[in-house]
Amino acid sequence: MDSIVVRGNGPLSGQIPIAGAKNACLALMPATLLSDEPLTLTNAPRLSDIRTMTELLASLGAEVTALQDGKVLAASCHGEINPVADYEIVRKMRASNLVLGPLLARMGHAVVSLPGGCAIGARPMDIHVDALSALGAEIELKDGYLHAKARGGLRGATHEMRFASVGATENFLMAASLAKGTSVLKNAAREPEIVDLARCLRAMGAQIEGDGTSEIVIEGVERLHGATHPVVADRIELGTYMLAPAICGGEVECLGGRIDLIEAFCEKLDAAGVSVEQTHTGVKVSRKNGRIRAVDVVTEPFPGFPTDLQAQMMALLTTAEGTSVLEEKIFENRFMHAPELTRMGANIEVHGGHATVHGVETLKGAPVMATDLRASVSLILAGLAAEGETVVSRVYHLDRGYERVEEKLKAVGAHIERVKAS
Ligand SMILES: CC(=O)N[C@H]1[C@@H](OP(=O)(O)OP(=O)(O)OC[C@H]2O[C@@H](n3ccc(=O)[nH]c3=O)[C@H](O)[C@@H]2O)O[C@H](CO)[C@@H](O)[C@@H]1O
Ligand SMILES: C=C(OP(=O)(O)O)C(=O)O
Repeated sequence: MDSIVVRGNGPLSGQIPIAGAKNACLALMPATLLSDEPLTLTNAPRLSDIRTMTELLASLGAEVTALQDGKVLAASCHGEINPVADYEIVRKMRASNLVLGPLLARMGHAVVSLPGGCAIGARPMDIHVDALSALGAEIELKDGYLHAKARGGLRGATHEMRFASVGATENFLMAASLAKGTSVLKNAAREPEIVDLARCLRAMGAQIEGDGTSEIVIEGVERLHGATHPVVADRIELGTYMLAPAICGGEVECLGGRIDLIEAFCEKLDAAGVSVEQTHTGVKVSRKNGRIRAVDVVTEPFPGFPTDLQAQMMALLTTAEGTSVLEEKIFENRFMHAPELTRMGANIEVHGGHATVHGVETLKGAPVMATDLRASVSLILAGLAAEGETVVSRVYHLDRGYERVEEKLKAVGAHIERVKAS
């Protein structure tokens, strides 16, 4: 297994290009199941999760071809469809559950393995099941698989979710786009990835209004056609790289970044003493004078502070002046980076969903282990702040969500190398 070696760094300077969003692209790719015409996604990120979704779609009968070095995905699904999403592929990635809505809408039936839990928490599907059942699907759990049927096809309906689940909103949007009649989803998720999916579905001929608000109205259509859609910028990759100059000092512009995608995060950076500016080409970040100040953070659905940036923010706060409290409200086990940061000299106490971080003057490099995707990158960021060398092992998690992380950070002056497994 590869590892990443990071050395404590002085100020960074330069530009980092931000890729298309993993979490948007993983919802856009299954939309190809809704049409027999081609769907082309531009600005796709080059990640192992995208290859896993390609493999899953291929197992269902769709074809996804990576063009232009993987930045363009040409997807089509015009032949016979296999409605069974197998455990062996689904278990690799939570987003595999996003084929349920499209398969049901196109085929009238689907058999999709439950994703199972993962390191950061359980991955239940009850909100997805309730939302699709409201559209007339009959769904039962047998042998670890959801067996879904829509006798006579899906019918539009009004449904209110008990929690604004991102994945369930995506499954509902795709299914309701081909249902008969009007659907209204209340307490819908408002994340930018939902807006991006709705834009793509509209380009395919769907009639959707209200995306980006908590009430989405979908007028079902008979069929969807092909389209070309650019994947929205990755707000989590953006936030991650914004933290590099915040930690090391200097000034970095994240090209293609948009503050409106992560306002709650930018407000916390400002309070911590980091300056953030929207330019014509991206987001420019520099560290104001003096030490980073402690801030409290609560993760929440959009437009709140994203759970996917909590680990990276904790890395920044380990060396802040004062005590910060981070509350994780989305996933029950998302503080696995805390003990690893402690190995580097951080002072962190975890009690249930709260982590209290007492800022220390400096961190010290250490061998650490990446336990999940965002935890991995938080350890790299901490390594940039530490004295000496940090070796982050198990970086396969990192490759699920960050393309060419070492190249991007090196280009702004970071001391970082990948050591290939022999
Ligand atoms: C609200 C939120 O921040 N969602 C994040 C979640 O999306 P993802 O779609 O994976 O998760 P959801 O938004 O559905 O779930 C968030 C919460 O709802 C619970 N739940 C979910 C579905 C369900 O049927 N029943 C149920 O109880 C989950 O256990 C979790 O506690 O992970 C993605 C990858 O990290 C992030 O990009 C999303 O921003
Ligand atoms: C947790 C993440 O993804 P997944 O749900 O696929 O593990 C993430 O993107 O931070």
